[in-house]
Amino acid sequence: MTQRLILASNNAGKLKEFNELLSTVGFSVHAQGEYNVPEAEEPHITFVENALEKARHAARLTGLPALADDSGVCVNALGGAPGVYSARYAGEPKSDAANSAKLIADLAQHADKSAYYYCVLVYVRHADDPQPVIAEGRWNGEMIAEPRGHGGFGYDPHFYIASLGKCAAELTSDEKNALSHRGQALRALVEKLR
Ligand SMILES: O=c1nc[nH]c2c1ncn2[C@H]1C[C@H](O)[C@@H](COP(=O)(O)OP(=O)(O)OP(=O)(O)O)O1
Ligand SMILES: [Mg+2]
Repeated sequence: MTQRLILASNNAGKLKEFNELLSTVGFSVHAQGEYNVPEAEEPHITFVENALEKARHAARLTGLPALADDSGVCVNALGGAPGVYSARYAGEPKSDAANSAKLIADLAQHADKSAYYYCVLVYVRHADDPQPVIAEGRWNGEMIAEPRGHGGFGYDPHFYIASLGKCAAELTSDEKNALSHRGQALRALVEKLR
């Protein structure tokens, strides 16, 4: 039986990746926007708390199981910034281009460009689920000033993986999903749901 699942996100890039990643595991996935669920508040200082907030919000408004993703890029020379604030690093309205430009400017004076993407996924069976299923993933790279590639979303044109000689935005979807913080987290989550 396929289980209907709400993706508690409004981010088109994430939704595309989840559809690719979940297509094989027996879930029929629906973005919260299909149910007119508005964006949830993300008031917390940790990824996991924000993801739980988003998952419960979507489950409450739809009456269905929900999966939320809270993720971001953490730059070592900046003490882990922008981190949970990655989506609104350059303020409102949220803009990938403005966020990337601010991050590259903030890093200009730092020699250490190392960074990692981090993703927490939270799955709740219903809004008040006392046992949320939680998984995480991490993907190491470095920030480069000159954008490369047109795939992915967010900071991907500036997120360089030295071992591949490419930015995340230069990878195919399959290549990115095989390596990414989100792909790792989702595979771990699916194992826990088995
Ligand atoms: O694979 C990725 N490739 C590039 N950038 C990425 C990735 N994964 C997260 N990111 C960045 C985008 C955004 O600046 C922030 C997520 O913020 P986050 O609040 O989790 O998502 P969001 O507000 O865009 O959508 P929503 O909360 O509705 O899921 O990290
Ligand atoms: Mg968000």
